[in-house]
Amino acid sequence: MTYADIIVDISHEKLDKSFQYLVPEKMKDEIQVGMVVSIPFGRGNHVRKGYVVGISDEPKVKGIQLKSVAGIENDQETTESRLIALAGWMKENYGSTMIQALKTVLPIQKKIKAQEKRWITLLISREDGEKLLEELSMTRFKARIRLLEALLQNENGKIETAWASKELGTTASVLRYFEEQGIASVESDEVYRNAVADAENIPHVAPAVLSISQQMAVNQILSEWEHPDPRPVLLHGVTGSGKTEVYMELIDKVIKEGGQAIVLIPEIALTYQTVRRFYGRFGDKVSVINSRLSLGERYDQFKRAKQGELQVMVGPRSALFTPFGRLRLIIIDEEHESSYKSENSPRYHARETAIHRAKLEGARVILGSATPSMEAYYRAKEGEYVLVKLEARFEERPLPRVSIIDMREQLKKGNRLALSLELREDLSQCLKKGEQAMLFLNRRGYAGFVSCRSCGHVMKCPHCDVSLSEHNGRKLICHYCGYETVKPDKCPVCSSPYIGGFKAGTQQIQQVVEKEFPEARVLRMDYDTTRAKGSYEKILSAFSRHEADILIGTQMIVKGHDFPDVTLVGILAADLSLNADDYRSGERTFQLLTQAVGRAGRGRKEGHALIQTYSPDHYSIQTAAKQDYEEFYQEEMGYRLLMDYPPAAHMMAVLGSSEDEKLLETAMHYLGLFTGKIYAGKDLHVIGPAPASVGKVKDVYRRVLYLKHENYDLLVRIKDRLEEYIEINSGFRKVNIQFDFS
Ligand SMILES: Nc1ncnc2c1ncn2[C@@H]1O[C@H](COP(=O)(O)OP(=O)(O)OP(=O)(O)O)[C@@H](O)[C@H]1O
Ligand SMILES: [Zn+2]
Ligand SMILES: [Zn+2]
Repeated sequence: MTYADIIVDISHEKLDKSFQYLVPEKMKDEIQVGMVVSIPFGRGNHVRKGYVVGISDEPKVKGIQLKSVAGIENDQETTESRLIALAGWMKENYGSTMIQALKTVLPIQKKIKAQEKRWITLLISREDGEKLLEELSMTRFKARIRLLEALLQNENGKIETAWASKELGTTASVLRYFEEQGIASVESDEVYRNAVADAENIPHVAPAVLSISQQMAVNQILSEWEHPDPRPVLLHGVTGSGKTEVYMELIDKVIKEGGQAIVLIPEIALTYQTVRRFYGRFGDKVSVINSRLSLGERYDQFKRAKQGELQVMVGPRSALFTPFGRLRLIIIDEEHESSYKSENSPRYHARETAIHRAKLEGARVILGSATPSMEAYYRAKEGEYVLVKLEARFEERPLPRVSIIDMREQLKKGNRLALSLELREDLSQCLKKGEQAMLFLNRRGYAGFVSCRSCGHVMKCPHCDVSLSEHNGRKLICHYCGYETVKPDKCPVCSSPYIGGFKAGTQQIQQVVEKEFPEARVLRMDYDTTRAKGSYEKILSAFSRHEADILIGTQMIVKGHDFPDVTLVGILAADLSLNADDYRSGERTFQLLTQAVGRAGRGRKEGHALIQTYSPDHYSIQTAAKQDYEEFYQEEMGYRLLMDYPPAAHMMAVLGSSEDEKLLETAMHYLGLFTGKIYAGKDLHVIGPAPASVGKVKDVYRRVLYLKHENYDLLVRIKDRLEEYIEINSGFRKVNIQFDFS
C-alpha cells in the first residue's frame, strides 16, 4: 500500500496539519512529492486541492479507514509546490508547525501580494498594423482582431492586459501569438531595483584561466555530475586556493545549459566582495538578497528569479529558498559557518536542507570551505559526499608563517597589555614597510567562563568536558548536565588568586594601538561601527584601497576577505572561543584561527600571523598554527567519539521556555521521564534537563534536555511522540517547547 501526506490549504493556520490519504494502485507510480492532487475533504467530501508533502509505505495510525486521492492534477508540479514539499520535509525533520515551515520557505508570498500591471504595447507601425488588420479580418481569429483593433485605436498603442482579458477576451495564447510575431510586447511596468550595490561601477571581468589544480577540481566535480544521482561535493581548499574561481566556472556551465544557481554566503560582511566578483563575471544575471534590503527589494529579487530574469542568486541562508524554476546548482561557501543553522523554528541547517531541495529539483550541491565542519568532513570520509581538494594557494603562494605567543609569559615579563611585546614589534615592522595589518579580537562564544591568568587553567564540567559558566558571580554551572559548584577564589591548580572572568573589547584594543602607534591610520569594524546601512562596505572598501594601515575587528573581519597588502595578522584572546560552554568550541576555535591566519600574505608578499593565547598546547591552537586540518580532525573526532557528540552520534535538544520557573522545571522533568518510557534502550543517552546557556531572557526561563543516539530517525520518532505528549498534557499549556537537531 502507498500512502500520501497531503496539506490541504496553505493559507489557513487552522489546517496546520498534513492528512494521510490512500494512493490508488493506478496512481502509485506517478504520484510524487510536490504534486498537486485533488482529494475528498471534510464531512461533505468536497473535492479540494492539496499538495503532496510526503509518501510512505506505512500508515501513520493503524486501524483507521483512510480516504483515497481522487486525482493528480497534471502539469501542476510547480516551483512553489516543490518548495511546499520542502517545507513538509523540514517540518518532519526539524520539528515545527507546518505554518512555521511554510513561512520559512515562502516568506514573501505570504507577506506581500503584488498588484502588478502588465501592458501590451504595439511594436509595428500603424500602417503595418492596418494592413495586418485587413489580412486578419479574412480569418476566423476574432480575438486577435479585437486586440489589434484596440491597440490601433489607443493613442499610445498601449493597453493593460487585465482590461484586454476582461473586455476583449484576450487569452494567453493570443498574447503569445502577438509576441511571437513581433506585433506587440507584453511587459510589466514595475522597474525592478537592482539589488547589487553600485552595480554600474563594477567592471566586467573576463573568466580567469584556471590553474591546473583548479581545473582538476572542476573535472572531478563534473565527472561526479555525470552520475544519475550525483553526491554532494565537499570542496576542501586551503585559504586563498581560489575556490571562488572553481564555483564561477561551474556556475558558467550551469547557466550555459539553461540552469540556475544559488550561492549561499555566510554574512553581510562578505557580500561586498563576493557579489562584486560574481557581478563582474556574470553581470545582471546575478542578484543578491540580504537582510539589509527592504521587504520590497527582496520581493523584487525573488520575483525576478521566478520569472527567469536571473540566473544566479547570492545571499545568506534564506536565499536557499529562491524560487528558481530550473535550479541546477546550490553552492554553500564557508560551509562550516554557524549562521547556516536557523535560530528559529524550524531550526533547519542550510546544508541538509540544500541537499534535500537539490534532490527535489534535480540540482547538485557544492559545499566549500578551508575548514570544513566536522559533520561535512565526516560525511565525506564515509563516502556520502565526494571530497575534492585544493591543497595549495593560487600560484603556489606560501601559507603564512605562524607564531604562538604564550600570554602567561607576558604576565611574568610585566606586560599587562592585550598586545604582546612580539606583536607590537611586528606591527611596527609592518607599518615601516608600508604594509597592512589586521588585528582580530576573538569574541565568539564568550559566555562567562572562569580561568586562571597565571597558569591558564579553565574550570570545566567533570562529566561533559565543556567549560562551566559563571552565574551571579558565585556559582559555576554546566549547561549540558546541570552540574553546579562554588566559584573558587584561588586556582585549584596553582593557587594563584588571578582566577576570574575574561574581559576585553575592540574599543580598548583600538585605544592601545593608537597610543602605541600614533602615526598609523586605524579602522575598527565591530557591531558598534557597522550598524548604519552601507557601513560594512565603507570600512572594507577603505581598507582595500589602503586608506588605513590597521583594521581592528571581531570575527566579522576574518572570513573570506581578500586584501593583497595584508602581511600581518594578530589574533588576540584566542582562548575566548576555546572556552565557550559548547562541545563545538574546539572546532570553532580551529576554524576562526585558521581563517584569520589565512588573511595574511594572499598577495605577492609573504604573510605572518601571531596567535596570543593562554593555552598554547591545546590541539585546536597547535593545528591551526600549522594549518593542518587533517590532524585537527583526527584529534577532534577522538573527543567526539569518546563523549558521543555529533557527528559521532546525533543529538536532539529539547528546549523549553516559560515565564513560570517551577512549571517549566516540572514539565521538563516529565519530558525526561516520558522519554525513558518511550525508548528504554541503553544506547539512548538522556542528559539533563539543565538551565540553558542563556538561562533567562526577558523574564522567560529556559531549560534544555539533550538526547543522544546514533540513529537520527529514532530521534525524529521520539520527537513525534514528545509532540503528541505535549499536545495532550495540560501542564504544557504555558510552556513552549522547541526541538533542535545537531
Ligand atoms: N585562476 C586564477 N587566476 C587568477 N587569479 C586567481 C585564480 N585563482 C585564484 N586567484 C586569486 O587568488 C586569490 C584567492 O582566491 P579566492 O578568494 O577565490 O580563494 P578562496 O579559496 O575563496 O579563499 P578563502 O577560503 O580564504 O576565502 C584571489 O585574489 C583570486 O582572485
Ligand atoms: Zn592557575
Ligand atoms: Zn556537565
